[in-house]
Amino acid sequence: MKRRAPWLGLVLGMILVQGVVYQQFLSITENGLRVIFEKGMMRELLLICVVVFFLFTVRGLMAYLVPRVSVWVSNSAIFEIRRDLTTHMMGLDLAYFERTKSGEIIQRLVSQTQALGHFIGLATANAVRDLVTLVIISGYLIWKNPLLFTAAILVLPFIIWVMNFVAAKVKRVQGEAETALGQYMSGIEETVTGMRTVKIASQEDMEIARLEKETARLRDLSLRVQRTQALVVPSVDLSSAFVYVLVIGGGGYMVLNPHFDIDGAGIITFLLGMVLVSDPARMLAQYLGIVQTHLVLLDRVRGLYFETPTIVDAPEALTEFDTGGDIVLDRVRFSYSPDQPLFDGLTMTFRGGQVSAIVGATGSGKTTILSLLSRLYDVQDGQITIGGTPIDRLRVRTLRSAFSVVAQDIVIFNSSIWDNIRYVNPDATDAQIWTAAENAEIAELIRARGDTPVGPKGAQLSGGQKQRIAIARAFLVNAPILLLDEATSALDQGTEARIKSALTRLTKGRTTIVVAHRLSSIADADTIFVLEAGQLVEQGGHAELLAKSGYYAQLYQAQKQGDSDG
Ligand SMILES: Nc1ncnc2c1ncn2[C@@H]1O[C@H](COP(=O)(O)OP(=O)(O)OP(=O)(O)O)[C@@H](O)[C@H]1O
Repeated sequence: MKRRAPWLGLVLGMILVQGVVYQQFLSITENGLRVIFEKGMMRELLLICVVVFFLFTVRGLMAYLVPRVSVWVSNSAIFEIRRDLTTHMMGLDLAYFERTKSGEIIQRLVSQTQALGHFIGLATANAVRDLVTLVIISGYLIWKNPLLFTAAILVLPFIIWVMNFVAAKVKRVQGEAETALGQYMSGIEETVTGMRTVKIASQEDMEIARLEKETARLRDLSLRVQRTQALVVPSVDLSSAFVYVLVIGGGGYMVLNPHFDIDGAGIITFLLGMVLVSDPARMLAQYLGIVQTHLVLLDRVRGLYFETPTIVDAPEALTEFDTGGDIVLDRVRFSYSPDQPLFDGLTMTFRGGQVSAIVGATGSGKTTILSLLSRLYDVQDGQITIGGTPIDRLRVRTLRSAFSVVAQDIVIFNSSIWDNIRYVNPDATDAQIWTAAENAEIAELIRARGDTPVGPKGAQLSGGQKQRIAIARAFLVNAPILLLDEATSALDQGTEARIKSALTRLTKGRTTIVVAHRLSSIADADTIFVLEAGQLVEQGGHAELLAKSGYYAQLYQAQKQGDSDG
């Protein structure tokens, strides 16, 4: 509202004109009635008709212009809220997205923003118009007949009481309804994206029942909101009836009684005035009802603004560092939640320019180490340095651009394979993209599929094809540090062997950290780190670790046994 103040001021000005037009209409009508009652001049009556027509033309023009400006204010407000929210959201920590349902975020950006924008521009402009009409006409009526007006507004305290009662109730139920809508949206998203699992497990009925339950809850809640809001209009209507009876009865008495200086024309105009204010009064009452609903929305949308990222650039953050140096974890303490500690003083060194591998049972923390290196999460104690520079002293962008990553959970967008590869480096030339695609053995598929989108989340691709896209991305980024998290696990042995030779070329001279379950695939790493439940239990070369006959040797033997059994 503050940003659009001049435009809102213009709207207000036009609204004032509308209010004045109404007041003038009343005053001229009163004169007109007198001309009729007192058999005045025909010419005077004609003039009055022309002026009334003119007044309504002015009002019509304003009625056209006010919504035009306010709809524009509305839409630009929606645009700005969405733009600011998106920018803010992009800066939030990964952890925020892991604990927030996507439905809630979608709801904030889509429906709540829309409703707020509409409220700021349109609803508020209308409310101001109603208020202005109410004030001007009431002022005029008070000036004409204070006694009658005071009698007429006797019911006001009752109306205010109803409004407060309804508003409090609406706000409560609306809050519940918004939460329920967010849950419903998340539910739909989960069902749709998990459709493969739903179908294989034949859980369609369960999903239908689950979504139906949430829809029913939404229905009940919106009925409750409506039920409460519905009280407003009838209460105002009833009060208006009371007012009319008072004006006709009391006003009539005043005309008949010679003590009062008021004639029939005065009473008719007074009544007309009361009719003119009754609509704005009713709309204003409705507006007060929806103010509460929108305050709830405002709370929700602002809630996203109040989320502050913790992983941000330090003051005077560095934009350069020795990307080829050793990567050192020094007494790192980290846990995703306080009740489940993961690393408690983990210390390890990945030698610059060498290939290191991390192995260990599932859940031992291998992926988490890679996430900590690129500051997807911050360590809770201890520190991580690269080439001697603590990573939290670097600009987050500088740090992250030092990594080429093939992650375990590969994110594929619903565009062509080509665009999916280019995503990580939009400035890359066609030749660079082809080279990356050839190295990752995905070029054939690009030729076969052309520009066809690969489906939401790459649903029309096999696991191995997605993995090859991810590897092509790593080739294209070409950053000094390479993180490979189960990069080749979904490939057949022939393809894996071909990609491995390309990957070996890629790792030349770069610090590389590989996470793999298949121990045979990391046997040639310079150093192998063996993790067990967040603790480093062994480290060394493959032969050295085998000779130790420890945990690694056991794992290796078990896998070899499994392979030969298979
Ligand atoms: N985003 C997260 N929020 C909360 N807990 C998490 C999160 N990611 C992982 N964890 C937990 O942290 C522990 C380590 O997970 P991590 O993914 O690092 O293991 P991993 O060794 O890479 O396992 P895998 O071999 O199965 O990939 C696990 O117990 C896991 O449940």
